[in-house]
Amino acid sequence: MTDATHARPPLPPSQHEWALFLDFDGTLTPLVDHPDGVMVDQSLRDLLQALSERLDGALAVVSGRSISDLDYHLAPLKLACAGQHGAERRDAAGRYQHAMDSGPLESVRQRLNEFADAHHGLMVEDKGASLAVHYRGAPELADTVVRHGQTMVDELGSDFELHQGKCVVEIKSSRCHKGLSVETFMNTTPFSGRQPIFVGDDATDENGFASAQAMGGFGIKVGDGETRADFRLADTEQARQWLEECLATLKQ
Ligand SMILES: O=P(O)(O)OC[C@H]1O[C@H](O[C@H]2O[C@H](CO)[C@@H](O)[C@H](O)[C@H]2O)[C@H](O)[C@@H](O)[C@@H]1O
Repeated sequence: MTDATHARPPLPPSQHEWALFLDFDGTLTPLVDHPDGVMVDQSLRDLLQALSERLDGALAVVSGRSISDLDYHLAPLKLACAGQHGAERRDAAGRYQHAMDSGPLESVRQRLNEFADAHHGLMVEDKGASLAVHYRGAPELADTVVRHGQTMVDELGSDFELHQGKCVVEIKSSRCHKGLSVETFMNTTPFSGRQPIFVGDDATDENGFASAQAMGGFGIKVGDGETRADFRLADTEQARQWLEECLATLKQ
């Protein structure tokens, strides 16, 4: 990993060249105490819709959240998206694909909830094909949550892995990640033939940056921290400004 340049990312050269892949939490919306507490204002919906239209649909949200949760926050917008780090996907034509069998998680689901109930400040987000334990309400429990999560992942076997995000530990499929989602989108219309640009803030976005780079595009890191991305935007506000500038350029 290198320290991303602090240069501002470029703007799209024309309507037909870029495919935009956008992370949600920490990129499009600032981080807040509870996953349900994120606020998506109408101007963000309008911006995403207009960008998607200008790019002929070559814009996807690539998130750790479930697609139903993304739809809830972005309603009535229904963008192309990959949810649960790529365990599910909806293409630009609206076709839904569920890549993962959530069955094996049954063996740990209840025990993970009991573990969270027993510790003040912990909360389980059950996304179906992945389980997240949030500890933003009890940061001192980070190590305990990681250890507990790892024990469960060891039980589940190599089809699952532990992902450590921002005040969250997730049990997710080891067979999907954001980079693979980008590759899958890039093999489909209207993404194929374009240059992939991935914008994200978290460790899970590094795979997205890597795939974008491998396919001739680049990554944009939002916020601090080591990264393999090529450019950096300081925070969600700067990310929003840059997206607005992209739209203005595409309208010219
Ligand atoms: O890939 P992303 O779109 O960045 O999603 C990553 C996780 O985001 C959510 O959790 C994070 O945001 C919450 C709201 O700001 C915050 O309370 C939490 O501490 C963060 O970890 C989401 O709840 C997870 O499911 C996503 O995997």
